[in-house]
Amino acid sequence: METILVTGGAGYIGSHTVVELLNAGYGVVIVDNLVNSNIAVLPRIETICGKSPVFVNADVRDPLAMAAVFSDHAIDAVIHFAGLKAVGESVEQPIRYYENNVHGTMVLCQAMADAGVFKLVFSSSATVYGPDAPVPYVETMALGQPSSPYGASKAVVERILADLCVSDSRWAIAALRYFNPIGAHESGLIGEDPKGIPNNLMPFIARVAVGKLAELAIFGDDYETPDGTCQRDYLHVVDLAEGHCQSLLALEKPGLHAFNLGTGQGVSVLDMVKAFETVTGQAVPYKIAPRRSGDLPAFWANADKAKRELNWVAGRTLEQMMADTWRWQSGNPDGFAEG
Ligand SMILES: NC(=O)c1ccc[n+]([C@@H]2O[C@H](COP(=O)([O-])OP(=O)(O)OC[C@H]3O[C@@H](n4cnc5c(N)ncnc54)[C@H](O)[C@@H]3O)[C@@H](O)[C@H]2O)c1
Ligand SMILES: O=c1ccn([C@@H]2O[C@H](COP(=O)(O)OP(=O)(O)O[C@H]3O[C@H](CO)[C@@H](O)[C@H](O)[C@H]3O)[C@@H](O)[C@H]2O)c(=O)[nH]1
Repeated sequence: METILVTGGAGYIGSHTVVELLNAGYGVVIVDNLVNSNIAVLPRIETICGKSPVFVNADVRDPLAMAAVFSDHAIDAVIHFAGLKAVGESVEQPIRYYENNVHGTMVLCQAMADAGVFKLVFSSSATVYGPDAPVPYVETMALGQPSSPYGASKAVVERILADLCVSDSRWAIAALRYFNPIGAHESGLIGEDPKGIPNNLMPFIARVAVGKLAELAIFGDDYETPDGTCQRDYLHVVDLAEGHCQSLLALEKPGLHAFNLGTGQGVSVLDMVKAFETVTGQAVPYKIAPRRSGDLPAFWANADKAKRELNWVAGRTLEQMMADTWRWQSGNPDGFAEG
């Protein structure tokens, strides 16, 4: 049985990926410092899978802790989710973001090399294409100039990973460029549980519907899009989790390999609200508000490479994304706080 180290495995995408890995027969070791997650996710994972990951409460920036993880466990490959992800916060706290996301990845990669582990899957983002890239985004495009420190941290890490692969041909790395993951596991036991007021659209809609927030503010309805609101490529988080399992299989090939993980479809903010209301029967009151600084009008993936080389497509529908979001949010109005 292969064992995968999952950094950030207590978080939103990480926990769903841990479920898919356990179900596929992998052993899993999670390293997470719980800065943006809750330990209560662990028994939920066990309920879903009938088995548990090993959990290590540690920071990926701690070289001694990381060395101990690699000496205590026979790790075959690493999936690296651990990082900070709030775009607006990164503008206010750039050093914290670079320190966590860039330095954290460097400490992890050094610990991997010291332990002789050279297979890595990295959580990158569509934001690395920058504001000027034409849509749909294709992996053959050069990296752009992301407008936030968060986005820049992802682009810098991709560059570092490319340099690592040049330096030593044992490295085999997948940089997975996620578009907009939403939804939750169909059990309703795990899902996205942002602290405070959500920055992202889907958890904000869910909290309005459950009565925790009064109304959604739609940031701008005067973009050059069919209905004036921004379009994004929303994909189901379980499809994304499956994409990580598929990408592990591609790590036989040395070098850095970038993959877009998205559906290939742009959906507007207004269409998201309508789809949620239709699927769940819940009203989502909203108002039109000014544009949010830094938002791009529309982007979506060309996901052909992932289909071709990973045998992966984001197959779950928008209706499933909405139904699963609502099952999670309505069953857990306070998220993991209820334990
Ligand atoms: N959610 C998205 O829309 C999205 C899109 C593109 C890329 N990503 C990237 O995917 C990854 C996972 O995102 P998510 O949505 O699951 O976020 P999340 O915040 O739910 O998960 C990240 C996890 O990493 C942990 N963590 C953070 N810094 C750490 C550190 N220094 N040491 C150990 N653990 C640490 C957090 O406690 C959390 O459990 C992140 O790297 C994020 O930037 C997310
Ligand atoms: O309260 C809200 C929140 C969002 N939006 C709009 O909804 C769309 C989607 O916004 P959001 O869910 O915040 O996603 P993005 O801004 O597209 O960014 C996400 O997706 C990127 C990759 O696609 C990642 O890099 C980021 O980390 C992640 O936050 C945008 O048009 C927003 O203006 C609103 O109108 N009201």
